[in-house]
Amino acid sequence: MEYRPVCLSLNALCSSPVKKKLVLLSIMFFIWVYMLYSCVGYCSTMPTLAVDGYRGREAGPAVGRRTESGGTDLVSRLLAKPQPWEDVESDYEEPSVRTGSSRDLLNEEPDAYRAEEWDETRGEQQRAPEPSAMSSFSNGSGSKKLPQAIIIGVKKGGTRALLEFLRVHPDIRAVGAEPHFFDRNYENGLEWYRELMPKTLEGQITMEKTPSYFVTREAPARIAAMSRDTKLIVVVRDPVTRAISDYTQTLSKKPDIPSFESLTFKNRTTGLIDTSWSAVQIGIYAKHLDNWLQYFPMGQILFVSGERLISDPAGELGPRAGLPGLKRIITDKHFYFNQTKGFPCLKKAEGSSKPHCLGKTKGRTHPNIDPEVVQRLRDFYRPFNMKFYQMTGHNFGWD
Ligand SMILES: Nc1ncnc2c1ncn2[C@@H]1O[C@H](COP(=O)(O)OS(=O)(=O)O)[C@@H](OP(=O)(O)O)[C@H]1O
Repeated sequence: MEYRPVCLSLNALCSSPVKKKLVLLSIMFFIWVYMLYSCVGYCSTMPTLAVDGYRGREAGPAVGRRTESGGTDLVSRLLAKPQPWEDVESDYEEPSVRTGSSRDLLNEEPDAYRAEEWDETRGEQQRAPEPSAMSSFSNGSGSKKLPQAIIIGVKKGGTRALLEFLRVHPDIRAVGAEPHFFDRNYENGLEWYRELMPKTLEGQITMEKTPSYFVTREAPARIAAMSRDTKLIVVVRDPVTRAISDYTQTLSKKPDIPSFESLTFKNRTTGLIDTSWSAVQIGIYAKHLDNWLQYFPMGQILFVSGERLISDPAGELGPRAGLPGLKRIITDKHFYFNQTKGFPCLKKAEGSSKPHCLGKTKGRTHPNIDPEVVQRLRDFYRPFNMKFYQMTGHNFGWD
């Protein structure tokens, strides 16, 4: 009975053709409004390519951007670039320096991640690593594993060159940027760390490099807690040249810093070396190594000579680079000496058919240092070097 008046009024309305059309139009309008209304609620809960695509463009090259539900959204995955060749130059304040009584005048720049281009044309600014959508999405089969081998140091030793050379090996997969997990990002947890890694197949080795681990007091215990079987690799270089290289890096960013000579000494007249200056402290290898030996046997630490990595890269990576289960694949035929760069370069880098040298922040020209100061540093390091040779059973020939 209740709908009768409606029918009646409809009947009345339908009596003229114009009115008929009006009624039809209003009905269609109401249906359209109703459909629109229902769709708003539904559409807001549904992932749309159009909305995300726009956001993706707006946000720029988001790599592995996370959705609210914790997953990585499709557009971020599609936009994400493969891990590039760039390096994050180790321009950090060493944790041991921060927590100890050390002085680090030069590295006060907080978390100054710097892009380091292997191929200079591909250099890109980059901040702390984020789990890459690409590494989990388009890298094909396999699974992400925690690293079985880590290049733990030393800063300015040649760690980037070593990692890029090792990456040529088909059974080595490595994360490009420095994760800084065991020093700065430990609270993120092992799953965060694993997410950073590339996918590997059975028999392949996952690697990363973060040179600050070598001088981070907590790093050995933390890595041992992850796995006592982790293979540790240390690229060592004459500590005097290393200190000058470290200083050169900082000088390139802060041209106003005091001279190397004045920073080296606590008191130039007495000749007392300032061991609290990180550039000096990092080179006391024997002291840092002691810390690692509390958690790892010597046999698990592999030492690579930074000097030989330049003069004979294939030789240094060859018989001595005893990564378990790896066939000897990287040989002289992978390298050529680039006269302009003054360093060995790869004939073909990983994932490329073109020759590649490390970027311009590797192999900088060092400033001339007063030879007397250099000699004082040599004298200072000699006993520590001797101890280091003894501990490692290898004379690196720095004296
Ligand atoms: N093939 C090749 N090409 C360029 N550079 C090479 C190479 N092999 C070793 N090296 C030396 O690597 C030094 C930089 O060391 P790192 O990569 O460990 O630096 S960092 O700690 O990651 O910033 C860098 O130090 P500087 O010469 O003082 O710039 C180089 O001497």
